[in-house]
Amino acid sequence: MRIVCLVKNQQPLGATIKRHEMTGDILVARVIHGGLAERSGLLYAGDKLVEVNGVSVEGLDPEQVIHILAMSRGTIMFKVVPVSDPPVNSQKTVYVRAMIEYWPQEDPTIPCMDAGLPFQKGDILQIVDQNDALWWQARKISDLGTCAGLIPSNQLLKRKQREFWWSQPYQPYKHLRSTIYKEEFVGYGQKFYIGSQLRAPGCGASSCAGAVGAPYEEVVRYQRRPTDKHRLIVLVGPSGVGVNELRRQLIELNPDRFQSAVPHTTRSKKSYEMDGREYHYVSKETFESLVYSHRMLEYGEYKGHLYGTSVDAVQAVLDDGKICVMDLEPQGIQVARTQELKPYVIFIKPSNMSCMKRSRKNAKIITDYFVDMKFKDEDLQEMEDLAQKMETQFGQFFDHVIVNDNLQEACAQLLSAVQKAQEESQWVPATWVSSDTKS
Ligand SMILES: Nc1ncnc2c1ncn2[C@@H]1O[C@H](COP(=O)(O)OP(=O)(O)OP(=O)(O)O)[C@@H](O)[C@H]1O
Repeated sequence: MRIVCLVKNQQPLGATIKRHEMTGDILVARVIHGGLAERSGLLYAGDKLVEVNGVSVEGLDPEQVIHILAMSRGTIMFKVVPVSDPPVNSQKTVYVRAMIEYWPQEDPTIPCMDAGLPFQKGDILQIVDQNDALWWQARKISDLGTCAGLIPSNQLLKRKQREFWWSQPYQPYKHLRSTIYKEEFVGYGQKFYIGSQLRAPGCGASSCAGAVGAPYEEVVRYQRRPTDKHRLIVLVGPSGVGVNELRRQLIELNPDRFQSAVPHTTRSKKSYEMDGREYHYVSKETFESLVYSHRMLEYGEYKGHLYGTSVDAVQAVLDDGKICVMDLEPQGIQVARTQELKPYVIFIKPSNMSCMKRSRKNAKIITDYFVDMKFKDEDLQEMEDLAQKMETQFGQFFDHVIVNDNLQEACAQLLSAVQKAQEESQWVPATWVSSDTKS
């Protein structure tokens, strides 16, 4: 028998209890990392509770024991029969990016709701205990000083995801960005754009909405060394928000440092064009083989011709020691997320309606049919709705978010974010980094 005295001091004890199904004994179910019980080093999962403040717990329900504890102030005395083999946590701490959101209050299956850790898509979590196959203990890296909370394990979430997925009616794939594939054409001293519908690259079952993906992605800190290639900068945003404008302005600031990749096309070369400057001109067969071998980051069709940006074209910019900046459909992010490109994804977001009405008063949009059309309220509303959908569906992939209200400010923020992405250490998927480049 062991006597344990803990001073509660307005903080939770940091332990959960359960009743043994066969014997009816009240046992310590788990001890939460960083909580009072764990810091005392005197209570372990599996310890049998005999008395609390002199009151025997024999025959009591766990709820009744909790009630006694809740009523207690100051020092609490436990009489326990120690577990014969206290668990040793020999696991190393793992960091993951949450690819889903989790709200313990909405999960009736969590063993202890108060001990749950809520998190959002994209949050980086420090997992400190994976002893239980179903419920892990974790902290948010933004809040490492607090005690850990319970999160569903990978295995449990995958099971839940599969059950949820199978219970959903089939939903055909929908485009979020009703955008056009843009071809920048310079002629007669005037710049204009030609548009075409973009098809989603590699939209097989695995990349489409609704498919079951890993709920957590293991991440590590990555510090780019001066000799390493630059990270690809990917800009994502709803159609018309200003992705192209910002990319153009960034490149204009320093064309020796920032560059776009030269796209491929199956259309024939015009007299004033040069292969490899405006486009790489290739046959339909070559283009399709690039698509089938997953070497196209994005592609689309316009007036019977294919246009797209290849991994190799991006690599060529990076090999040249420059920073490649490209815009992508959010569905294309997964294709770009490779060790070779290490993309840093920046989401360009519209501000609220009244600000957008003011800032876009003189701006022009390009649609499939019209060039230079003013933004209507419906366009701005659609942009806001799309931005929301993108954040909900793809927010876990965004490394940085910029609200594009004032163009100059947004451009300055973009420049600073791009510099940080290249020069400061960042969380990236563990699979992108060999152990010698972890920071
Ligand atoms: N902050 C801003 N303030 C005012 N006008 C802006 C701002 N950002 C972009 N614009 C203007 O809005 C219009 C649309 O921008 P842009 O072409 O970059 O959109 P986009 O996000 O690339 O969408 P799409 O691919 O559908 O063209 C352009 O005329 C651009 O100059």
